[in-house]
Amino acid sequence: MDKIKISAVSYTNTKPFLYGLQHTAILDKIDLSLDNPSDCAQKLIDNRVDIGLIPVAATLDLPEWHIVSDYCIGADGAVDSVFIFSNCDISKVKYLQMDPQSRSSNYLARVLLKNHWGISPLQLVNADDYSVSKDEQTAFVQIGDRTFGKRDKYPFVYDLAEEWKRLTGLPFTFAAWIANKPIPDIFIDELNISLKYGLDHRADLFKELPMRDDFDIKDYLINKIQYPLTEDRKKALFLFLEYIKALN
Ligand SMILES: C=C(O[C@@H]1C=C(C(=O)O)C=C[C@H]1O)C(=O)O
Repeated sequence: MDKIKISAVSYTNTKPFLYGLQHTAILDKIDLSLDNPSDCAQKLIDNRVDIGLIPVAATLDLPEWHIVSDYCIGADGAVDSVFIFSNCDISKVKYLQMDPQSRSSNYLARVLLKNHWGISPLQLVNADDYSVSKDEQTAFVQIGDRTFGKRDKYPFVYDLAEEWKRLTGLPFTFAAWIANKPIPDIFIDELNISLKYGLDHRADLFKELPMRDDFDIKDYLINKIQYPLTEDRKKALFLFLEYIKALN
């Protein structure tokens, strides 16, 4: 059988999943690449992979998609790695720079701007001065490891999963294991077992993962990132897609 091609997120939040994939027999059956979330999505859209841990917002660009796992990258309230960093209060932001590595959180920011804060700053994509603009009223969306330790560096910091919970009362799903074609059940079962193995062995993962003084990686991978794709998180996923479709 041909190997199943998989693209997974290259951030720390995916390390428990990788630990599972790399320490179980599924490893011989897959061709695994690690990419930033936007590239994971593009590879699945271009059919360069069969399965991706992709930003859920990107499902809107797929003619066919199937959720192939009981696990995801989610949160329930603050996630601690998806922010708008700003020098002024959100109500005064004039320009919002989007994160080139994100798809879900850029859309989540847009959904919140419209439905939660009721503001419409100009959205900047691929800004030359992304994340380093000195302009007082230019803020930026940022996700993943690049946000670690930045929380205290800006006067106004908004955790987007926390704001989503304020808006909807729901948890949030950033990324899910999605296939662009039907995948045999037997492989899906093996994938779930493998991912669960990684989650169950987070204590072993921590022994090989570099820790940081400015960010609590253990708390992040045990409490902040919520991995099970629960009914509530599925509900949030589909509600989020509806909010995206209603933008503009
Ligand atoms: C919580 C996170 O979730 C992520 C956010 C994503 C996005 O915004 O498109 C995609 C994948 C996840 O890695 C994070 O990266 O910090």
